[in-house]
Amino acid sequence: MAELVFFTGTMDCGKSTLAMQIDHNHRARGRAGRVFTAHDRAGEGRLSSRLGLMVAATEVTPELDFRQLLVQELSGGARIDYLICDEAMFYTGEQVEQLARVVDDLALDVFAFGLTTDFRTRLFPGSQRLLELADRVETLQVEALCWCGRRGTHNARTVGGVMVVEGEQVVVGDTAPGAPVATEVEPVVGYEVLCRRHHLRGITAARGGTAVLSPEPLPFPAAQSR
Ligand SMILES: Nc1ncnc2c1ncn2[C@@H]1O[C@H](COP(=O)(O)OP(=O)(O)O)[C@@H](O)[C@H]1O
Ligand SMILES: Cc1cn([C@H]2C[C@H](O)[C@@H](COP(=O)(O)O)O2)c(=O)[nH]c1=O
Repeated sequence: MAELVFFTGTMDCGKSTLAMQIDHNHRARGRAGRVFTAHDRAGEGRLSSRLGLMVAATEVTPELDFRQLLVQELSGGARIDYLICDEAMFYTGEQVEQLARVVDDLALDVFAFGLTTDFRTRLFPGSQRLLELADRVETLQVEALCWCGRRGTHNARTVGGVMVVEGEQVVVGDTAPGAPVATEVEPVVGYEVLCRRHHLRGITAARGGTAVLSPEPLPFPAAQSR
């Protein structure tokens, strides 16, 4: 039975890597797939991971109709067994509904990958519809960590190194420190994965300090510690 599966987590938890692994494993068993993505950091029509893997992909624009495209391809004689849909949080709610129809009406498996929430801790429209419609939701097992050592659960956006909670929902960027170069006109937009406690307080690594990763020293009296 075909399925709509949503693999989700924070930034930098391995979603794109898993997307390419699933594609590889299905292809290795002779299944035919199509790969889609939207706004990948590597540029249009590419699905890339921080581990260095990259594959060609169809860029999803708001105008793309998944069901229509797949019906066209299948009736033209193409064989398609599954779809890999990366950065699915950027798809419209309607496109996610089309994906559900692709599963139910055309019996293709759809493996979707994306963030759950944006830099304001709000659901992206695509993620919201996937959580509502998916047959299965899988949370990635590799955890990105907050600077304090807790599990990273929320994505923070920084502009010029300072955490912000206002701005456009979609701004392509990376968690790698200082990846893009700032200009005087446009300060660097970056991302950092934080635990809820530090996200809600707006405390990034730059403000909190990475030294806190080591446990607090026990309050031994001076005589005992010698
Ligand atoms: N140099 C490295 N060595 C080992 N693992 C790495 C390295 N760089 C990145 N990774 C792994 O890749 C993950 C990010 O993968 P990626 O598919 O780009 O994530 P996502 O799509 O969720 O943002 C990191 O969580 C880490 O586990
Ligand atoms: C939180 C958040 C992220 N984005 C962008 C930043 C990246 O380009 C992608 C996420 O990619 P990843 O492979 O999961 O690391 O999404 C955004 O536009 N808005 C946000 O709020």
